Amino acid sequence: MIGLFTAEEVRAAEEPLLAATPEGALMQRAAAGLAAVCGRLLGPVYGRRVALLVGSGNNGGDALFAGARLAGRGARVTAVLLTPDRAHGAGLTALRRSGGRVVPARNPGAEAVVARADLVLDGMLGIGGRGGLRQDAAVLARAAAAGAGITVAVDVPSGIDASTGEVDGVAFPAMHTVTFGAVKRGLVVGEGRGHAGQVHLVDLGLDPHLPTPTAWQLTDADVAARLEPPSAGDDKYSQGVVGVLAGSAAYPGAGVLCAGAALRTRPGLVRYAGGAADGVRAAWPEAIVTEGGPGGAGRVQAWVVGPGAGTDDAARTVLAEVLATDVPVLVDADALTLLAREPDLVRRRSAPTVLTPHDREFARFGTEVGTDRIGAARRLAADLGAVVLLKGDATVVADPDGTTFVNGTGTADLATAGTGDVLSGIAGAVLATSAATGLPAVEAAAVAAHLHGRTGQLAAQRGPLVAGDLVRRLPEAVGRVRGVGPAVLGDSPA
Ligand SMILES: NC(=O)C1=CN([C@@H]2O[C@H](COP(=O)(O)OP(=O)(O)OC[C@H]3O[C@@H](n4cnc5c(N)ncnc54)[C@H](O)[C@@H]3O)[C@@H](O)[C@H]2O)[C@@H](O)CC1
Ligand SMILES: Nc1ncnc2c1ncn2[C@@H]1O[C@H](COP(=O)(O)OP(=O)(O)O)[C@@H](O)[C@H]1O
Ligand SMILES: [K+]
Repeated sequence: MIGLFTAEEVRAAEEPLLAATPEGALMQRAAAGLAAVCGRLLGPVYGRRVALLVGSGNNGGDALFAGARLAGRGARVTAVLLTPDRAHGAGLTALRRSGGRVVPARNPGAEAVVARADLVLDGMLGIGGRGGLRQDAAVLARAAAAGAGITVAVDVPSGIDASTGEVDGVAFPAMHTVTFGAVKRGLVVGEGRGHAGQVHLVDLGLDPHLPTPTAWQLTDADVAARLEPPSAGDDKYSQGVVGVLAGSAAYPGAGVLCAGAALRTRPGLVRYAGGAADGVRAAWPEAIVTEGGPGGAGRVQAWVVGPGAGTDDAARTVLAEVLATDVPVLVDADALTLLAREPDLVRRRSAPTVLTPHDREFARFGTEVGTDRIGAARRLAADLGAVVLLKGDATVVADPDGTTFVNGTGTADLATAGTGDVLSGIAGAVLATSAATGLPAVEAAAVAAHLHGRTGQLAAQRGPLVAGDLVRRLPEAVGRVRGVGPAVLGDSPA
């Protein structure tokens, strides 16, 4: 698991490390790692044009020292200084000694330096940045975006909040971010995620000083370890039976997608009860289908309730009935709308509950998501005593105890109707196994989000996707995450 940290946590960890290392040594480590990544991105370094955007703090110092290293390898490096009288002195000296040039940002030619560069290194603001970019910095960020060069952020893209990912106005659009010591949360969540590009972590020796993370990102290997394949002793019941309460005469597709996703994730046994019984029977002969409510469906180890299920009295009765049981329940879509009217239904539960709202469904519980998505998910989770999986570009999964996962997989191609129903089916299947495996509900939900995102990436390789494509590609995604078949997702599927 990759730990995710706030700027404050990183600052506090840096203090003892700075005290224990010779002056300037950490910045040299950072700059060496930064220059190495830039060198790899450039290919041949000799003769290439590099523009450094340099602010007044240590972030600018990192850029200047890295620029000096690239100039030493023959790159044509120009530093654009936002505040020439406050730029890092030793860094400036090093750059000049290596043959680098310096221009103030207010010089008329500064924007052209950025526009012509093969690589633009953003050292304007690091974790010391506060609020949005000022005008002069915003102009340079826009010039970098408009230019053809590779954009690389030093530690964090300038203009993003390193802890929340909030962007107030303009921020540097990085294709790559070389971050130091620890992954800052703002690189993987909120608008920051979209500005950070690919994140490269440079080890500064900070780990012993960092606190135990409260926010994490799962890797494929972490997910594989939580998705054990069946073994010789298993039967169709032993890893958990999923009950799907989704779909209606008006929206049969939600039931078909949800039940299909549950089956395709872990095909032990799926029970279906609801208004789309005929459709589910036709699509999934493997499912055990009943027309009535959950009471007549038989025993399950987790329920999924809500997708396409409607918000009438009958749907409310079904929701109340499953929430009154002592098995894990995943509440999605229409059932979230109902639950927002009666949140006490979930507060009283003894077994885990997972809620999977998108932003509009989240707002029905009383407050908007806002710009701090981790904070928002944690607040609702603590309030309701339920795991909250807040969907989006970077899905956030928060436990009532504050443990949080930020999903690292997925693609904007998932922004299509029905993909949420698929996520619910996947999560229901993983949740049902948790009784046997002891997997905490928050991890089950995070595993589901990861797998859903990977499946989306896989399906999107062939062009625009619809939700049914996800169901079809799920077994392959599970196989790949477990390391069966090509290990690299970028490979074209066999
Ligand atoms: N502390 C350490 O141990 C290390 C820090 N490193 C670098 O140091 C960075 C943090 O450095 P600093 O604390 O000097 O802070 P920054 O370089 O992030 O920026 C702080 C400076 O920017 C100004 N500023 C803040 N918000 C602004 C805004 N919106 N517009 C314009 N100016 C603004 C502040 O007045 C201050 O002068 C890290 O992100 C990393 O890049 C690395 O060198 C590795 C070692
Ligand atoms: N821009 C995006 N980038 C990545 N994932 C997205 C994006 N938009 C939506 N998603 C994902 O697609 C799914 C959509 O779910 P939802 O809004 O409930 O759709 P539906 O109700 O139609 O099934 C969620 O898993 C969400 O995280
Ligand atoms: K930066």
